[in-house]
Amino acid sequence: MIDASDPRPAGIDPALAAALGTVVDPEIRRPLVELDMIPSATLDGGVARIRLELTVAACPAADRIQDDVRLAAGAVPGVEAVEVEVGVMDPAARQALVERLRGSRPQQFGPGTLTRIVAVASGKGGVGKSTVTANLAVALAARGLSVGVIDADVHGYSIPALLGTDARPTRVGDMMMPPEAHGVRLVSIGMFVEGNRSVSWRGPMLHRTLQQFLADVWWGDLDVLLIDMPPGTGDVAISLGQLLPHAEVLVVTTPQRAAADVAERAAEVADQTGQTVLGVVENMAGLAQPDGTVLELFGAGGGEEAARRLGVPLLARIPLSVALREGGDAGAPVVSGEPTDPAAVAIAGLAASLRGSRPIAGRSLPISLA
Ligand SMILES: Nc1ncnc2c1ncn2[C@@H]1O[C@H](COP(=O)(O)OP(=O)(O)OP(=O)(O)O)[C@@H](O)[C@H]1O
Repeated sequence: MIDASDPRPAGIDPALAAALGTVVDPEIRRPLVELDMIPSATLDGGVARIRLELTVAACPAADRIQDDVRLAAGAVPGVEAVEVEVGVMDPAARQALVERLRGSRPQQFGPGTLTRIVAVASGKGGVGKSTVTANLAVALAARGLSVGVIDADVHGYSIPALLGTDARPTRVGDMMMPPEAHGVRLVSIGMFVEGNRSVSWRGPMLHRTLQQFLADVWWGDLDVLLIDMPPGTGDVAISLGQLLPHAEVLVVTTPQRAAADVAERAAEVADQTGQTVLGVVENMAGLAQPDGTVLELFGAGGGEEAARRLGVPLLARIPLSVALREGGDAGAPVVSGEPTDPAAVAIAGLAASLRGSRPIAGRSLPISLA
């Protein structure tokens, strides 16, 4: 139990306490001492002896945590050597930690949440919804925001590949720590199926999975949570509307005039569940040619038309871009790999407009792990 008036656990030598207090678990994003991961640290004739208890044996961040502990303790004046004894929490300690984490945020994304929740939707597949979601997430993270992505696109889960990762969440008790790529924390339905199988789950199973992603994944303090929706108006859209009626919806469409009809349908579900449509993003807009002309492969005006019908702003027009497509294929989002590409510029502009249109948390929630 941590005494609020003295944040230093009893087993830690006062000379080491301040330095060790700065070492943060990269997945849980809290200081190790607060998480009871350093039950003891003594200083004996210039030798710092530290007991480090990982949450799970297969902790992917184990080496990094150990290095950070060594570095922090080694920088303390008078410390000549650092010995770290690494162990693993026993099940009771792990469960206590999980309960404290849960207790600190009973409803991560409840109505009073400071996290902006944006579901990225489209009326039909292949309009670039996932590409936009992944790049938007990276662009928001580059602006210093804490960003999470849920890939809820059951049939076309592609966010991990777009962000160049095949890492899976780490389980700590019955909580999951999401992996991070390009500064973005993510979970995907694809992380829970073997190989590259398709998912043929029925509504209730999808609903439970979404519920788990929202409740059992330790997201930390997020400024923005983006949700890559499956195309269309199916079970996931309805579930999400029920689970997160306060979420906002961003509709992605192509420039074809006929696409506006389809985009309108995607927005209808949001309307039925009380969600707000934030705006429209037109993707695959005109491609600038070397001679200065613009090739409008998919026509023009679809985004404006959809925005007009929905009574919301057209937030971005993202041009067709070879770099955007190549970045997606390589798992290297164009917004960080080639930030001057016109598509990257348009997505960065979208990130800036999202940030400005409503105050975003941008601060930690006051939590006590005591
Ligand atoms: N602006 C763009 N310029 C060039 N290619 C693009 C652009 N936007 C997306 N693409 C490409 O179009 C293809 C489809 O994109 P993506 O998978 O993001 O679509 P989606 O709407 O999420 O599809 P689904 O919902 O069916 O999974 C990808 O190959 C992607 O690289």
